[in-house]
Order: sequence, then C-alpha cells, then structure tokens
Amino acid sequence: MIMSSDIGTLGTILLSYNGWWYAISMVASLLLIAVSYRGRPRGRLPPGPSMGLPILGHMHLLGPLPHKSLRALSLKYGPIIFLRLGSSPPWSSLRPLLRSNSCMTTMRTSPFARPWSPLSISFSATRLADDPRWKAIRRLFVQELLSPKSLLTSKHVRNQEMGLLLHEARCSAASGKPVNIRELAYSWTTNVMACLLISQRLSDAPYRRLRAIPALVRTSRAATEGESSGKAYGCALATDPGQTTAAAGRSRSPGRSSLSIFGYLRHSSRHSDESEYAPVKGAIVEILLASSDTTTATIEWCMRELLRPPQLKMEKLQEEISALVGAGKQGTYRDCRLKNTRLFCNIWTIGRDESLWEAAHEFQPERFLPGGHASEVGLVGIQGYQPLIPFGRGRRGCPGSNAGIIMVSLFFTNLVHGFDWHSSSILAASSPGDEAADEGGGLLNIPSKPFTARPSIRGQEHGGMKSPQLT
Ligand code: HEM
Repeated sequence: MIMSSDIGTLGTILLSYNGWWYAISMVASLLLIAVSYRGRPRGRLPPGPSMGLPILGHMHLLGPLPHKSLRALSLKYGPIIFLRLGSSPPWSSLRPLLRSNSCMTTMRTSPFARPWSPLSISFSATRLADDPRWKAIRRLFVQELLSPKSLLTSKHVRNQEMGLLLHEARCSAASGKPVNIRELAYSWTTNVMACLLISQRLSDAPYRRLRAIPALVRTSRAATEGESSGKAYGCALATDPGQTTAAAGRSRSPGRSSLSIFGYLRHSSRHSDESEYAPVKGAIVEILLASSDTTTATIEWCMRELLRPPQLKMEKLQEEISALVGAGKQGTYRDCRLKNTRLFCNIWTIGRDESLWEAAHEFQPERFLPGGHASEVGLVGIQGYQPLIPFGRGRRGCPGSNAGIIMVSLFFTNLVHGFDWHSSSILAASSPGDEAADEGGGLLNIPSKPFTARPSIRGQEHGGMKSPQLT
C-alpha cells in the first residue's frame, strides 16, 4: 500500500528528477546555440533565412536537390545569400566574386573524408585545404598528367581506347543490342585514366571487379551523402598494393608518365609496409573519381539531349562533324569581410539565369557558335566575368579541364560520326528542359535512371559508310 507520505516522497523525487531533466535540457540547448554561433562572422552580412536550427543550421533547407533549393532561396533573398550549413563555419552563396575572394573559395573542410581509410586524406588534392601539400599534389597532377604537353604524349592511350570503344559499338550494331550509355561513357573514361595511371585497363584482371560500373557510380555518388566513395576502387587496389605501384613503375614509356607522381607520393609517405602505399592508392583513386564521374555525367546528359526525339540536334552535329572530316579537319558585397566563410557558387542557377541566357532552359549548344548569342562566352579561363563555369574557377578550379574536354569531344566525335542512335522510350517520355524528372541529385547530379540506345552503323543502308577513328 502506498502511504501519502510515500506519494510526497515520490513526488519530490519526480520533481527533482524533472528539475534535473530541465536543467540538463537547458544547458544542452544553450550549448547547442553556442555551438551554432561558433564562427559566426560579425559585421554586415548578406541576406538569408533566419538563424536556423541548432547544429544543423540551414542544412534542412537544402533538400535532395540542393542546387534547386539554393535557387529558390536566391529568388527570395537575392543573388548573394548567407547560409550556415552545420556547425562548421558558414557558407554564403555568391556569384560574381570568385576572383576577389579567392581565399574563401579555396577553403575546404572534409567531414566525410575519414571513412576513406586506408586512402590517405593527407594526399588528396580535392580535400586538402589551401596548404603547401595541396599545392604540391596539384602541381604534380598537372605537370605529370594533365598539362597540354602530357596530354599530347598520352594521345596514343586515348586512341587505343577509342578503337576498343568503337569496336564495342560496332558489335552492338551488328547484334542489334542496345548499349547502356552510362556504362559506355564510364568504361571509356575509367579505362583511359587507369591506363595512364597504372598501365592497366580496369576491365582487365585483376581489376575486373571494377567492371561493376553501375554499382561503382552509385558508390561514388554516395560520397555526397557521406559514405566512402573510395571504397569501391580502394578495395580493389588494396588487394595488391605492390602490383599497383609496380604498374606505376612500369609506366616509364611515353605517355605513361605517372611514375614520378607515385614515386613522389610513396617516398614522401612516412609510413611503412601496407600503409606505405596508402597515398599511392589515394592519389590513383582520387584521379579516377575526379575524372570518371564528371566526364561520364557530362557525356550522359549531352547524349540524353542529343537522342531526344526527333533528334534534330543529333542530325546537325553529325552533319557538322562530317563536314569537318570531309574538309580534312580534326575533328555588392565586395567590401563585406566574411571571415571563416566559404563561398559556394551555384553554377546550375547561373547556367539557367534568364537574364544571362536566351532560352535558358533549353539545350542549345549552337548558342556558343559564331553568330550565336553566347558566342563570346568561353569555356575555361578566368578573364572577366563569364557565366559558364563547368570547371569551377580560380585556384581551386578543375586541373583536368583540358583532359575532360578532350575526352568528351573524342567520345562524341567518334560515336556520333560513326553511328546513328535509336533512343529508348525513356527519352521520348520526358520533354526538353524537364530535368526535374531526370535528375539524380548528389554532387554530380547524374541522371536518375541510366538509359540505353541502339547504335547502327551510319549510312549502312547505302552500302556502309567508312567511319574512320577521329583523333
Ligand atoms: C568534363 C569533365 C570534368 C568536369 C565537368 C569537371 C569539373 C570539376 C569541377 C567543377 C571541380 C571543382 C572546382 C572547384 O571546387 O571550384 C573540379 C575539381 C577537380 N577536378 Fe575536374 N572536371 C572534369 C574532369 C576532370 C578530369 C579528367 C580530371 C583529372 C584527370 C579532373 C580532376 C579534378 C581534380 C583533381 C579536382 C580538384 C581540384 C582541387 O580541389 O584543387 N577533373 N572538376
């Protein structure tokens, strides 16, 4: 039986328990608010949504397609927005200030880099902050692999891979079997880069398991959601680090100039045994990831637009390439001091800004040709304000832009010149500019569903057209 005195004691206990509970909650809330305000810059700030949630800040406003959410925010608050993403230093979405604030754009934090182990973040060009190590690695990548001279020397590797790709497309044309465009583009980019880096095709043993291309794309896209994007490549390379390095060592032949990168990385690592190779593997994985996903996404989106019925753009491109081949050619917050702030530039929105582009939402590559309304707009370089920013800008811009342009151009020149493509129903169903239905989200925003297309050799009905490999 419970006596009234017991109830009193129980009440006191509960009260004191509740009191403790309230006190703990209060302290926790104050701590959260304090953490949220940590690093908040003082002074005049660009407009933006109100304070945001503790810890999360404004993260919850980004949603599954952050580029679109940011656009909606910029329609509400103006072209420059102040946002706080997580408890790390705040970001602001700024457009034309890339050059005057280069230190802000070169900052990096790597919240999801840790699970990359055994791949070493200490040798990552993409994830290191703006420090001497980052500079040294970037310089090595550029000098040894991505400079115009190195790209010229490695031409034979691309030609060889393009030959194999054309062979694959001819086999599909002969058998009438559709080709998965993402797989085709992915095997092209990864095989070229792997041949340059480790003198191995990824479809050759012992790297055969890397052939699981769709799974790889998924895994690497998952990086943006916080998973380890290096896992898929890393586990394969980790099987035999000696072999990886030996392959890098064999690459003394012209065009396979990766030895000095990996020699440098290996010798500058203080670790021994297995972990000695971590930087080597990390660098290989990094270049494979940075080059393959981006180039594949570019090819896949372009191919998607070209194949969309009634394929008028495809016909125009084919005519243009044929003509070239026939002619024997080859193919206002400037003063605002935002310490600890990172600039985040929504290039998706800039690329669709109706005040900058005519028919901003349409796939119109001809706008960049002489006579087109955007003929003055360049693809790379930091001269003046350019509204086309596919490779980023400034010191942190893409060091592989030349390689990317070559890989994408070679793919289209050869596969569009040599083949007609019969698209699948998925493209007929979606209308031009209707990207919302297609976008997969994430950092790269690869189309949500891969699609297939059936190639047929061009002009075959007229006895077959000679389709030389274009280099
Ligand atoms: C069409 C293909 C490509 C596109 C659209 C592309 C785009 C980009 C973009 C937007 C960035 C970020 C720039 C920034 O943060 O401001 C970047 C960085 C980077 N890209 Fe590319 N890229 C492509 C191809 C390549 C290739 C082929 C390679 C290497 C072989 C490469 C290596 C890198 C590296 C290492 C970085 C990090 C640079 C740093 O943080 O210092 N990319 N790329």
